[in-house]
Amino acid sequence: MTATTPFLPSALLPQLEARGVTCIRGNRELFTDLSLTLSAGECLHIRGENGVGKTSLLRLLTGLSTPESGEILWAGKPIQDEAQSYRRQLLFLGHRDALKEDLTSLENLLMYAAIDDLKLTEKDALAALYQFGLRARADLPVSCLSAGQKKRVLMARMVSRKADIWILDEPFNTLDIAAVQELQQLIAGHLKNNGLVVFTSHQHIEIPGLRVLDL
Ligand SMILES: Nc1ncnc2c1ncn2[C@@H]1O[C@H](COP(=O)(O)OP(=O)(O)OP(=O)(O)O)[C@@H](O)[C@H]1O
Repeated sequence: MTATTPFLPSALLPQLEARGVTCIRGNRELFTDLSLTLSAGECLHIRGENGVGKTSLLRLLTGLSTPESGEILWAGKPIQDEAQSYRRQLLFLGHRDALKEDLTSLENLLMYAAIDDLKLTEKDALAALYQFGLRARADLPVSCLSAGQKKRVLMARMVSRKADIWILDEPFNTLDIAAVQELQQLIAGHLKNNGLVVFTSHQHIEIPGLRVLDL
């Protein structure tokens, strides 16, 4: 399977590449000889039925798991060769909310900034939370937030993390109509700044220039 870009990517922009990748989970071969190239400024929507291997592909792209054969490259180099620098440029949001339930949304943002070795002031963290409608919720433990509000905390993390590569597993799940639009705009803005986004979703998503890979 190959996802091809309709435009010639600028040679100056770094690319994320899967080359001839085979993925086996348990005793099942999920996909074989999968190749794709995505340049900075591009967005890929990975689609397919439950269990086809979308999350498994995202994990390969993040370096959390390694392919049975083939390789994943960023800016022309295998990601495991420059693992630390690759991780610094990467934001991966899994489909289970990666939030500490007993901390507030503000504390979660500050905790992740510390883990990511990122300078994030409380003022900037609050501004990110306010941007996604959490003004009255910033001081509540995350366990008191609704599913969609938790996703909004993750959106606040997306803007405060300042990573180039966003890999997002089902980021639109549980969002209301307005928040789906906000997230689409957030991704479109990231692409304009030469960010790169790969996400999975079972929903119809509208982002200018969006590419699709059907597994
Ligand atoms: N660690 C593992 N050991 C064995 N099988 C696994 C493992 N992880 C995933 N699988 C299997 O691999 C297949 C693909 O899983 P994956 O989570 O990638 O699917 P998906 O396309 O993201 O599905 P969904 O749309 O339901 O989220 C599934 O059949 C799953 O049970």
